[in-house]
This record gives sequence, structure tokens and C-alpha cells, in this order.
Amino acid sequence: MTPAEIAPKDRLIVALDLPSVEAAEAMIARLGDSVSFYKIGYQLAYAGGLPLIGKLADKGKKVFADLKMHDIGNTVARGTESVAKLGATFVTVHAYPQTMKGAVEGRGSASLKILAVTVLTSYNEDDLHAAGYRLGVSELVEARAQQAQVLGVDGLVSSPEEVGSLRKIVGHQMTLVTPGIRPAGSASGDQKRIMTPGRAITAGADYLVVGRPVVEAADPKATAEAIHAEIAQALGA
Ligand SMILES: O=C(O)c1cc(=O)[nH]c(=O)n1[C@@H]1O[C@H](COP(=O)(O)O)[C@@H](O)[C@H]1O
Repeated sequence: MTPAEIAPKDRLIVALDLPSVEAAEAMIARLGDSVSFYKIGYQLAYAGGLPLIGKLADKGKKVFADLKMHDIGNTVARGTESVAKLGATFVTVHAYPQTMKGAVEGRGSASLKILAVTVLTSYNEDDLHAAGYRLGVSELVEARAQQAQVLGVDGLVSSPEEVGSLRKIVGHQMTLVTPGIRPAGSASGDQKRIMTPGRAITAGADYLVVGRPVVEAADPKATAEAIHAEIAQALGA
């Protein structure tokens, strides 16, 4: 499937940032058919949530295993080899050359797609500087995207602010996934580089990751459906 063929509703990835498998299953039941793609990250994975990947896949849902791996190349390669057996569609690694190379090697011929996290959406220029980087956000995102592309990584995670320039660099060869999504009026929380769903899609994102605005909403299903409508409108679908 080319990116242009992804249905508006399948472009929303709901982050199951919840404290237990029970809480995640209750949220999945509330969202029902409205959500087709889920993300399992630190909070749920470390609370016993990894088997949910296979369970969701068996029900026809897609799962993004947001494990943000970063270690010596061999460890990342062997870890990716294990993740590839869980049934996930995407897995994240941090966009360091050895890490990305290890993940691509460990994935081998499996269908799992490797996404490289460029610069976290909670970081701005000052945060990068404090972490010891000399490049600014857009320069570092672009440099890492170029390295990821050369190493055979499948997609990039960035804020929607960088998606336009990333598209120019990687074309449609790589999948662009953007967290830092905030429907108009919702709290930004710890996110610093944010956009509304409609603007992120217009900027060129393939998939939007949304956590708290959906899972903490009074009506998560209605909120997810409103995001779908905004995505469809932005696509002119
Ligand atoms: O890899 C990610 O998904 C990710 C990368 C990034 O740069 N920023 C970011 O927020 N995320 C994840 O996306 C989700 C965003 O959640 P909310 O801020 O609650 O919408 C969280 O699960 C984060 O771990």
C-alpha cells in the first residue's frame, strides 16, 4: 500500500499509555472498531503489555511497539530479532547509527518496520543544547533522517514541524510518523513541538500518534472519531 492509499481512520495511532493490561483492554473495548492502530510503549510494556501485541494483531489491529531501543549494535540486533516475532507492524529505535544498523540487521527479512526516533517532541533547542548537542532541532532531525535512509531504516518519528523538510529529503521512500499531536484546545503537557491533526496531515505526515488527548478524554471514542474527521478533511477525502 502506498502512503496515499492509507485510509484516514488508519492514520491515527492511539498510544495505550495506561498502567495495566486491564486498563488497556478496557480502553480498546471502548474504542471498538473506531481505532485500527495502537501503540504500546514503556508504561504498558513494562506492566506486562507485550503479549497484547499478538492479541491485537490476531484481532486484525496493527500495533506499534514503541520500545525506543538504544544499546550496542549486537544487543539491538538481537532485541529486534525477538520483537519481530511478536506481531508488531512498527518498532522504534533511537536514531543513532550503530543502533539503526543493528535494528535493520536484526529485523532481517521479517515484515516488522523499523522507525528511527529523530529528536523527541518534548525537546526544543535549549533541551538539545543542555544534552550536549551542537546542532539545532531541525539540523539534527535532518542529519539523522539522512543517516537512517542510508542505513535502510523504514520510517522516521519526528514532530510535525519537521515533516515538510523530511519529505523533501526522503521522498515517499520512508514512512513519516508524528507524535506531538494536539487537537485544538487540548493541553500540550510535556510536548514542545506540536501541531493539530489537520495541520500535521497537511504538512505530510503518514501517521499521527495521539495518547493523552484520546485516552484521558471523557469520551475517547468520540475524540478519536473527531481526529479521523479532521484527518479526512485535511486529505480532502
Ligand atoms: O516514539 C514515539 O512514539 C514518541 C516520540 C516522540 O518524539 N514523542 C512522543 O511523544 N512519542 C510518544 O508518543 C506518545 C505521545 O503521547 P501524548 O503526548 O500523550 O499524545 C507517547 O507515547 C510518547 O512516548
